[in-house]
Amino acid sequence: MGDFDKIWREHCEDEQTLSEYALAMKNLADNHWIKKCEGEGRIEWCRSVCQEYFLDGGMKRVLEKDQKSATLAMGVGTASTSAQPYSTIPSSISQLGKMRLLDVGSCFNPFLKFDEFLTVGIDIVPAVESVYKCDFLNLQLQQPLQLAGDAVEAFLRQLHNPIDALPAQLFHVVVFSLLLSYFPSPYQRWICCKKAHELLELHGLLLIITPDSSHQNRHALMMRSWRVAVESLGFKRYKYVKYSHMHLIAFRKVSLATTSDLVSHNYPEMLYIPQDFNSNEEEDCEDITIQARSEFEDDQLAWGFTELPDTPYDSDSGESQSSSVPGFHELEDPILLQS
Ligand SMILES: C[S@@+](CC[C@H](N)C(=O)[O-])C[C@H]1O[C@@H](n2cnc3c(N)ncnc32)[C@H](O)[C@@H]1O
Repeated sequence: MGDFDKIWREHCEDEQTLSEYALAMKNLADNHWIKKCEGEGRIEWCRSVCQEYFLDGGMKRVLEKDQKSATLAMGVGTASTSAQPYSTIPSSISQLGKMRLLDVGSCFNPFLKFDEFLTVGIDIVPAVESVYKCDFLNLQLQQPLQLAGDAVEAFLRQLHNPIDALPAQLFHVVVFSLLLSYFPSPYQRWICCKKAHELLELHGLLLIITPDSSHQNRHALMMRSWRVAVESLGFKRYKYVKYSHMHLIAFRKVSLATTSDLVSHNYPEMLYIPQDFNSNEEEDCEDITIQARSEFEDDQLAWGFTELPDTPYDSDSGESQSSSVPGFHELEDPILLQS
């Protein structure tokens, strides 16, 4: 509620609290999560999705599939599908150079250690020196650099702190790891996704990781809603997986322009999170009349307990694995399957 710009400005000016937060976040990742393996798999997941998509032919396969669907939709016979509009797409990293990765809300720069990425980490309050200070919500976008790959790399290696502006279409990958739920308003999440779209090259990847410790299906509608909103910007979902404590989604940029008439469709509102609807919890509790749980609700509750942080953790790399709940797979999820 209220004047978001003002509230956000005040938030960003509260350096003391933000520095404490940054340090706590780094400690959580360095000392707690690493020992208990919680939260750690998200960085490895991003890495493996990029590897598969850019290096192991994933992008090429999916573009060929798009082309086949488009041809079928136009009612043209298979004989005419020999045209190769995507033949200029690099099929491996050797043609690509390094994958240029923008990690928004990077905090402690978790991607810096991987050689295959040219990482630019940005944060309103960096926890380490290698992360640039930048408020992504207020980042200005400039005209794309019309340069060859190695010149773009050189440009990225000499960025100055703080970053206030960046050219469009600069990155192969944009990562929002535990970022979007930081914002109190769906509209701010929307601005971030729109900016990511502009900063990505065509066919680039937006990787979104958002916390949720509940059973996979509990927020399936919310994830469906996120998918519709993000796709409306000119993305297409590429991968989705649920871990014990988070959703991990990869979107690829499929068009240079975003669809028009976005706001009248209420797309920004679709990027909601459960906390958006929290009023005063104590007041809410007073009005709740106790009702008996159904058997299904009992089951869901029981699953919830198996997902509490002390439960032994499954290794989380690879798209077909999900959280500790056995047998879950995207194909079994009727809501996430709809397109
Ligand atoms: C929950 S932490 C996630 C850190 C890290 N990405 C991870 O996965 O562990 C969220 C981070 O986003 C940063 N952040 C929030 N709003 C931001 C903005 N507008 N621009 C850049 N960073 C932001 C916060 O300062 C914080 O470091």
